[in-house]
Amino acid sequence: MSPPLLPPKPPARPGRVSLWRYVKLFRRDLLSAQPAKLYRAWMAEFKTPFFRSYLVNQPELVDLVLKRRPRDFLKSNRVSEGLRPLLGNSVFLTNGAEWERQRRIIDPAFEGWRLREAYPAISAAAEAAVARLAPKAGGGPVEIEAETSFAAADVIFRTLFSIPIEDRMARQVFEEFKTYQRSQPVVNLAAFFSLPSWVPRPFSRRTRRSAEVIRRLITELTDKRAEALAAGTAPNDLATKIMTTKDPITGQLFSASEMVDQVAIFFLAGHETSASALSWALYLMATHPDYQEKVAREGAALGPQARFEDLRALRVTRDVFRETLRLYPPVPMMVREAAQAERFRGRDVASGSQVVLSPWHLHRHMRLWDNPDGFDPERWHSENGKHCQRAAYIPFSAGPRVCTGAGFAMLEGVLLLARLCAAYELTPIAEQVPQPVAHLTVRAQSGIWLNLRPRGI
Ligand code: HEM
Repeated sequence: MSPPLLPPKPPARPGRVSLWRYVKLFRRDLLSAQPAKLYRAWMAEFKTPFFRSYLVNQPELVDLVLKRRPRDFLKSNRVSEGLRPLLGNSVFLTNGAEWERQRRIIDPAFEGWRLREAYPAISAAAEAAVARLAPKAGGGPVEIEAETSFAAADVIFRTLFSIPIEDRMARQVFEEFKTYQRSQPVVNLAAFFSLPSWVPRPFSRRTRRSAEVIRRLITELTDKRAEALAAGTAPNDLATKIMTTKDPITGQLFSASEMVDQVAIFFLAGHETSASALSWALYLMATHPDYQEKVAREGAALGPQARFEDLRALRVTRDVFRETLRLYPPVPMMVREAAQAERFRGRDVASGSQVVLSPWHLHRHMRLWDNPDGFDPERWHSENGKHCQRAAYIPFSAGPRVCTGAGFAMLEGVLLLARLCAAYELTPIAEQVPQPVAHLTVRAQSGIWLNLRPRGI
């Protein structure tokens, strides 16, 4: 059996459904709960007896919410409820002046020249990922999401704290995060469309306990780093940079507990998303051997000891990774709350309404993209592709609240993809077509299974 012609897409829900059915579908999977019309609508209204939400798919409206008037569309607090025990007051959850202050301290750590400094650690993690797969290659199907999660966690620990994932503390944090996610879908899906408070929300003592363990471990790491900074022995990594950067306006550093909040979000936002993107990219390579060959060649030419400047040569790999983020945006939807009454496309949007931005639907919009569901890395060089990249491509969000790690993630994803393809030939398993589902990020319902064979180029 050959792989499907189009990359897998979740089935849309059949027509109109009752609220109860919607809630049930929604809790199972955010994507398949939505109707097919969202792939061609400019805007959709979700009406129930309790609330109204609006999904906006028109580029001008997305631009308005994210870029032109972001202060009138703050991050919806209801969505983040489930994250608070873990993330406290991290930059992912705050709004207004508090958020602005945090970004003033965090953003400098992710500037371009900082990425160059982080590159050796990312490259070491890429080579470690290649080596880790060696005993599994040729030995039957490998579940690739588990591998990419481990690799992305390794990248984060090496760049933040200069420790590999094999380190006892790093490993513990990684394992406990998995427990946290099993005990609590990290994004509170029930709140996504502002469901009423009586809709049951999965939130348990186990979740709280798990969050406490993670925060205790992170506190140990940041305390140790504070001591090293005081002793003048701290390595020059992201944690050091963030702990020593003063807010240019107030001159203040992050407090110790704020630093724990920020480390928790870097770990969560940085490793879940990158792992999701890389696993889908590897699946797409397995199902598109022509592109896999090109990416493998670029990765082999780069070699294990490449310099930061050499990454420029990964042209096809970058197009492939960008196309993966279009088809499988790791963060499928984002929610904002209208601070005042609005009028969108001739419809009244009441103050307090939830405004949903959906990279998932926008990136596959039938009225915007040529061949919206097809895998076509060449599209980025076409007129339509260039236009859509500007108008309808937001895997990292956009505007002032854009992902702080966007440049970092592109560097990491492209490098790991190229080096893994250079080392292993990937083939799909016919009976195991992965079904995308969205929880915190877009993952495959039963994992992504691939065969790997050492390539020997
Ligand atoms: C392929 C990988 C990644 C994707 C697709 C991605 C996507 C996103 C998106 C869409 C948001 C906005 C969420 C919202 O507004 O609701 C976001 C925010 C964020 N991301 Fe990423 N991200 C990735 C990797 C990373 C990495 C590697 C880091 C850090 C090391 C990171 C750190 C953050 C932080 C701190 C925020 C919050 C920014 C704010 O609210 O001001 N992300 N990311």
